Amino acid sequence: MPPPIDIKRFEQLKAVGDLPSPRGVAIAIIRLTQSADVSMAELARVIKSDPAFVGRLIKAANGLVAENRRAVVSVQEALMVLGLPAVRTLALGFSLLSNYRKGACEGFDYGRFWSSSLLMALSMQALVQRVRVVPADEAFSLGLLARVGELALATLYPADFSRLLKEVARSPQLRQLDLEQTAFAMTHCELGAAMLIDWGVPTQLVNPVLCFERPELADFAEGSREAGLVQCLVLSRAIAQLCLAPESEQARLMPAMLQLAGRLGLPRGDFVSLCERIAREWSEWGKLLQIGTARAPAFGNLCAADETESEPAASAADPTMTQPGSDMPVLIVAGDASERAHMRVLLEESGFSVHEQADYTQAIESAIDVQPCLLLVDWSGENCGASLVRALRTTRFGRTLHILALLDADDDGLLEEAAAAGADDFILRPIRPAALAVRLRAGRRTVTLQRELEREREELRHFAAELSISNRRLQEAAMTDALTGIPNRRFAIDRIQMEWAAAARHSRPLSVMLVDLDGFKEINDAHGHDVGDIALRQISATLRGALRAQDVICRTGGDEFLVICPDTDLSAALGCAERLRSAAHDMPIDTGGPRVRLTVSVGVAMREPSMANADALIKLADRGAFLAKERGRNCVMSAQVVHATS
Ligand SMILES: Nc1nc2c(ncn2[C@@H]2O[C@H](COP(=O)(O)OP(=O)(O)OP(=O)(O)O)[C@@H](O)[C@H]2O)c(=O)[nH]1
Repeated sequence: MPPPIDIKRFEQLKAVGDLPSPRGVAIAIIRLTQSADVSMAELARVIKSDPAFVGRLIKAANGLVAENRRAVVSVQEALMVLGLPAVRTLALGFSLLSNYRKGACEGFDYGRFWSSSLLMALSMQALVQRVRVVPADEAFSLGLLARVGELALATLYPADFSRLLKEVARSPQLRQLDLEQTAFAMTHCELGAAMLIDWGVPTQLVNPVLCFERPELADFAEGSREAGLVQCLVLSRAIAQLCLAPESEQARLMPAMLQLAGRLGLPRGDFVSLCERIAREWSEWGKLLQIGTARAPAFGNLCAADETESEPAASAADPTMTQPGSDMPVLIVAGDASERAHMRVLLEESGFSVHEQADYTQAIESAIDVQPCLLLVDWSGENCGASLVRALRTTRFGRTLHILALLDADDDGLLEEAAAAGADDFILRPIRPAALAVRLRAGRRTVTLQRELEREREELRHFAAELSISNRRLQEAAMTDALTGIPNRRFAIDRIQMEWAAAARHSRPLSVMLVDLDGFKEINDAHGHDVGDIALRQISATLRGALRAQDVICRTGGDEFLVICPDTDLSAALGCAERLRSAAHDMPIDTGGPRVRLTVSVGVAMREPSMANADALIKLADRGAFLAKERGRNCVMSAQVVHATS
């Protein structure tokens, strides 16, 4: 494996201060997630100070809802679902994205870079949920930052890197990584890996990132997690390239991509729906992050075109048998080497990719690494087939594994033991090729149907998550006034009930204000409804801006607003009301045409223990507003003060 860049050189680059680095709230979030005794409440408070990050964090957490089966709607829930390491790398990734959307490197397409990184993030998240080489929550950020070294080269050496990229574009036979090595004595892969290590990403995750653009240099053990991660990164990059390629190029890129997917054990049908989901999420995320996206490729058609070229004679009689066996790894667990070799030949003839394990105690580990669909286990008297199968059945993937026990013909006791331990079927010694073929066919059909079922389930979970997000949006919309964007009457009714109950329970003061615009009809009549609408929008923004954080303003009528002030007695509420009145009075309204001025009359009321309910409190505030109008408008009145002083 190539070494990461010289640590001294990296420290120098860092010291100059030109390396891309997180800024603002992201730094506080990263620091907090690194501290051992951070409380979730404290972290949530810091996160909430960056509303853009809140939305992204919740969406990232919802990317995992297929596994967690419920939509995430709050920061706290998102923190629980994602965990601190993932929150840290997300803060990092999104901060870089916000701060490095453009830059001085003219030949580097910043928009395309982030669009492609987003595709890699979503592809990694989706692939890892299937292949399980790392937790899915880490995968998104890893994909997002996998090529951050390129951004760093563009930031550090804008002119030289720009020239280099143009050279690669002119002569595609030149390898970008070779040119980088010559020009900067390091590649973007090495620089990116050094940055990830510096940011605290574990080396088991960084090493695959270092190698995935040159997988021939990776020396990870076959079947290891790192090797799997490299494959996922290579496939994610291929998906990103295909999505961003011109339509005329896409068919050319598809076969290699399908081959990569096949190597990861993804059946074509599954892979196509996975790509479609990635493209859907790409477009949603693109809108959220203001990153350009393209129209999704027609994955189904591209895949079908590849099939007609490469597999003209697929079996029409049994659709579950059209999948090549290489999509289905088989693990043979048997002590006898010659028996394993015999089974390997038979299985490979049927197109399966075969893995072997002689040692029963290591078989669980092999099974977790290989994630086979079929397990062939020798069940002779002295081995531990029963404990192996029982242990596998307790794992997530082991529940759907098709297990065949290899038995001696005359031992009914062992046959019963195999069935009781969880074997699905058996094959008797000596193995007859035709009998094994029949068993394999049945096993393959079961596995295919199970996968289809799982895919449908996943789609259902996805739709359920989408539905719950749209429901939440609908709920929010139903509670918001469309013209001014502030809460509406329905919200006001719910909220005042809530505050009324809390005030009664804890014997705390509660006040409300009724704010009514003065002479608003005249503005409509003189300048038209459009100007009236503009005035309404500006005045509600001004009123909202003049309130304290704990107060809530709602538009309850055409030119009428209700302000709910928890924990506020009458004199404090009168003070707030005066602030509102004066803010409205001092604000010239810019309608883009005629300049208009607006004043407000405000009625204030405080809850009294003798009042029957919240309606009585609002009525009293309304009475105050009426008195203010009577008094000549542009003033604050309370029926309770008049009452007390009269
Ligand atoms: N442009 C616009 N006008 C609205 C909207 N909703 C209500 N109105 C108008 O608001 C005006 C309210 O008029 P009035 O209730 O007489 O109140 P006013 O003119 O402010 O008079 P006073 O309250 O007595 O000072 C009416 O002309 C309504 O048509 C709206 O959404 N947009």
